Amino acid sequence: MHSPAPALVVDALRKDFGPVTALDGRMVRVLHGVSLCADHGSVTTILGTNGAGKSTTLGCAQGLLRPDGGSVSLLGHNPFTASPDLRSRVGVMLQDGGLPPSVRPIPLLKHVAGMYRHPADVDALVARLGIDTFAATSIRRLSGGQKQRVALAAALVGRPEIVFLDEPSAGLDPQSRQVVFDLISELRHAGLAIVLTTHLMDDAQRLSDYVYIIDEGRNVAEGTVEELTAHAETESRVLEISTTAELDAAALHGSTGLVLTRESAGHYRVTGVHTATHLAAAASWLAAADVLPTALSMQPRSLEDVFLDLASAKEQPDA
Ligand SMILES: Nc1ncnc2c1ncn2[C@@H]1O[C@H](COP(=O)(O)OP(=O)(O)OP(=O)(O)O)[C@@H](O)[C@H]1O
Repeated sequence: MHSPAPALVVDALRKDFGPVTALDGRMVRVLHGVSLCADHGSVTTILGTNGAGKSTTLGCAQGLLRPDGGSVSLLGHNPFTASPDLRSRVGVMLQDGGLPPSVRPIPLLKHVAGMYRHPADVDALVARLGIDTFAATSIRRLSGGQKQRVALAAALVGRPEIVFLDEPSAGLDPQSRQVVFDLISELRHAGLAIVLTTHLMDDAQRLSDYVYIIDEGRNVAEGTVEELTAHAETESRVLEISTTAELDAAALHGSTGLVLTRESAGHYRVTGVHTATHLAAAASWLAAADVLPTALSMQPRSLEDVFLDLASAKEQPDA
């Protein structure tokens, strides 16, 4: 049985960089008290825009960066001062792979496996991730998606208790993406703590047990996907209309009160708290305008909607 204590606890983490020449030699604070917790047997996702502080948080969590305040407990230890033994219990998959360019994937993975006391079966991992199909090619010549798969295998070959995955499905074709998702799900069931960073809302929505959204180095929202996508007092839903006709947003608003946004050519959406009455009103308005939509649907909010709401609330703080 794995330990009930969290695999990772980050508490009120602060990190400053600098001195920055462009800021007259001042230090710049990029983490202003980030906190998060990752359990064994769970996928914990850190979501945030570019520059939000995800990599800096992970750098501190992995012991690569020294925090300027707050604390990190990784498998019960301070990763910055822990003995190298801790490293063997932690898997890290970096965004740019960090793999040596001139070697071929299987010798590389066997070499990495040799550094661990109880490594995974390299041949099984290679077959599972389809690495055998490009085994004769050196890392330098692999495609982005192939490098991703080797980087994932390298992160898992030591059979870690916690693994950090930075954008694990970036650059993968749909089939490889599914293989990676299935593997993550199996590892989670086997008790591994999985910490994921991603910009891809679909991935986060599909994989995560718990999500932390950070912005400008601060926690701005957290919860399970269900908690984040549910509305506090009532079900919030997104009404989507697809049609080849040009819709008149002002006319729809005038007769139904619904605020229509044109997402892209032929695709419109109405966000907010909606009921069956709103759906009926939209359908009646379309009928009166003699528009037969190719799609008319109402769905729960997605993580992406939550993310966009947070961004627009930041732009209009008094709204
Ligand atoms: N060594 C450094 N010196 C100065 N500023 C830094 C340094 N490293 C990171 N930063 C700044 O800290 C902020 C957070 O960067 P970080 O890489 O953690 O963001 P991120 O959320 O991982 O972004 P991305 O999604 O683009 O990878 C950014 O504004 C970045 O420019």
